[in-house]
Amino acid sequence: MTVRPFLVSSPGKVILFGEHAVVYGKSAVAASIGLRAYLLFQPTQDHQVRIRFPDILLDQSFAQDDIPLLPVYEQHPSESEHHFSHLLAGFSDNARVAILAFLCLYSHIGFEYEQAHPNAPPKYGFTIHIKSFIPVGAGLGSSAAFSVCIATALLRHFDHSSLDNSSPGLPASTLSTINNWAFRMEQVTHGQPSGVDNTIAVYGGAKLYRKGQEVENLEGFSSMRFLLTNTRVPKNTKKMVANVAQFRNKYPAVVDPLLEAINGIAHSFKELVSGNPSQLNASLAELVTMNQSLLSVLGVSHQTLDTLCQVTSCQQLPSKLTGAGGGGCALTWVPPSTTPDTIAQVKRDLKTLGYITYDTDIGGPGVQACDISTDVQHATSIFLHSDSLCEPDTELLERLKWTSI
Ligand SMILES: Nc1ncnc2c1ncn2[C@@H]1O[C@H](COP(=O)(O)OP(=O)(O)OP(=O)(O)O)[C@@H](O)[C@H]1O
Ligand SMILES: C[C@@](O)(CCO)CC(=O)[O-]
Ligand SMILES: [Mg+2]
Repeated sequence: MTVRPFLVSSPGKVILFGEHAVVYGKSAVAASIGLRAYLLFQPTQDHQVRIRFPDILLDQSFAQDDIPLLPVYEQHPSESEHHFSHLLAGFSDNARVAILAFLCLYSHIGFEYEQAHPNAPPKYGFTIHIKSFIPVGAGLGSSAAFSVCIATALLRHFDHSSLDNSSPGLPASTLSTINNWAFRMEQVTHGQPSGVDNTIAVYGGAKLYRKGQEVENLEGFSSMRFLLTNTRVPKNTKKMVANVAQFRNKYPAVVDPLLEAINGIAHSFKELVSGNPSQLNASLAELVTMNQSLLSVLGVSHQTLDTLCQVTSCQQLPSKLTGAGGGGCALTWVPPSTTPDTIAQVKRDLKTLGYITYDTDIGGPGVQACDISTDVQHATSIFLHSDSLCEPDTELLERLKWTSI
């Protein structure tokens, strides 16, 4: 079977309510954003596996024979790092985490492929390029979109023909398989992920998510407007999640009621968003402010996030951190009555602090994947190496026949 190059795309996410509490089985409200990660898969005739991740300055090749094919997920990925230590030496933390997450998935899916096809000829080599418009490590689900793109590509590479399609949509059974594998990759990056980030990166839309429960679609978001702001303070989700776990172990009688209160905020929102819009607008500022205060007590805010909340509240716009906190991004709700001058003033105030604001829609599509005809391969390669951290050039995406992204 001649494998053609293909492109995968997956969205970032915002958590409106429930981050950290969702790790402990509470509900979270999360939605996809218009900032997306893109993966170009190019088959090669050699037996090299090349990963090109320009966003973290990584361009690395491995001989296929150097990557052990093992059921690594029979243990927690953090216990399987030793299988790949010969391939991980000398990389920065960002790169090492990304490479380990990739290698664990390649190893396990490759192992399953070999078990199912004992007499198959060796797989061809490939190059994977990933270019993301989701700021890395900023709380917008960059790791989840990265994981979903790679899981989709490796499933396609190891002969899951259900991904052979000419339209960006993917069958429901495939989405579920992608989500399961992406969650495994998130275990490497987050340590103890809840699964909300990869679920949004796969399915898109706006969801009420609770570990182990049916995901509930939430409507009523199209009229809501948010401002996303990046404090540009680097943070590490795995560390933030571990800090909360330590705090909870130390003060269970304090932290558990806080997590339950955050759960109550998520459910209060869910009731309001499916009801009367004026009631929602009257309560949203209170819900956002309460959730931020509870996250602050959990120790996952940051001075820059607190400053951001003060700046926007001066204009009656409530904000809260989104994602793991400790830096990264915040979400500001913009009530319908807000004037363009007020929004412009808030953006100027935030820019003065050195923060970056993004105007992006929420609730868009999840992962998309389809073959591309080779005549746009060059254009794709240019696109993947573009430097701007902004929405991709729509004309170029048009040429990639990806206007639906
Ligand atoms: N475009 C990318 N290229 C390569 N690796 C990436 C990319 N985006 C994310 N990653 C991987 O994900 C890691 C960042 O994940 P992390 O969970 O800490 O941040 P986040 O997902 O942006 O925030 P949050 O989980 O709070 O939403 C990076 O260190 C890197 O390993
Ligand atoms: C902090 C957290 O709740 C959200 C990170 O985006 C971690 C997780 O749910 O995996
Ligand atoms: Mg992440």
